[in-house]
Amino acid sequence: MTNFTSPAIEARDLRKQFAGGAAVEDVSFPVSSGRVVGLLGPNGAGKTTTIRMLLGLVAPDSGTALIHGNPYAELTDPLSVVGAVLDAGGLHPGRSGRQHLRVAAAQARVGAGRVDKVLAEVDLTAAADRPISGYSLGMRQRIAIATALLGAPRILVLDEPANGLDPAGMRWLRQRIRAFADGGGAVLLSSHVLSDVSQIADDIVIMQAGRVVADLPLADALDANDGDLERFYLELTGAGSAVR
Ligand SMILES: Nc1ncnc2c1ncn2[C@@H]1O[C@H](COP(=O)(O)OP(=O)(O)OP(=O)(O)O)[C@@H](O)[C@H]1O
Repeated sequence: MTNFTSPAIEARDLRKQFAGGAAVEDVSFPVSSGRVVGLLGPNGAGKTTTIRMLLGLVAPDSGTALIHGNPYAELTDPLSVVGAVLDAGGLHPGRSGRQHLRVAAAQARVGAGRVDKVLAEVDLTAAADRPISGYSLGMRQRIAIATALLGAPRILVLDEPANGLDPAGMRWLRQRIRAFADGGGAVLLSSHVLSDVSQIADDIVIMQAGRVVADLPLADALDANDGDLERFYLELTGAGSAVR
């Protein structure tokens, strides 16, 4: 049963160890409806592993990953609850954007009528019948986001959605994410680029070496650091030790 009194997303004491060591340790944070939470941290900090646990793609060694109070795997119609963009590289280049979305809609048992709606939502109607091989990176990101929106979810989970976007693409993404959250949606997005997140997020969760080292409203982080978020971030994550 979907429990709307629980946070839209909640990581509780998540831990995951790989052969190389602990990737995620004691990670807890909520994402509430109406909020955009930026999951920040240098390469290898554990952001993707955390996101994959929240989406039921990686089993935690301990802890719980909850969507409205339930593990993702127990959602009866997960694609109508959570839309995820993990990697915009997995698109079939020979298909058009519309064909890709039709296949995804059929797989997700979503009515084909949603395809035109999500194409319009990501401003890709005009390019919908061109092959994806001719799409720019920004257009591929839009198709990935459109795919995530097919089930009309109220939660979006976006892993590095800004990767490779130009300033216009970034502005578009910011506006879409803001509108989604202002409409009551919950958004978790990860990035290793502070400036990407600082222009979108309401709250920031900073990870370093598998652990959460800060979890606070963005405005509080700015107030406490004379507006110098970069200094705060680098102090917490260790300047110059970005890659593990
Ligand atoms: N399937 C896996 N097998 C072994 N080690 C893994 C696996 N997935 C992640 N790791 C390791 O876990 C750690 C955390 O990786 P993760 O991808 O979660 O970090 P990240 O913060 O998302 O980094 P990036 O910003 O580079 O994507 C890294 O040391 C990584 O090498």
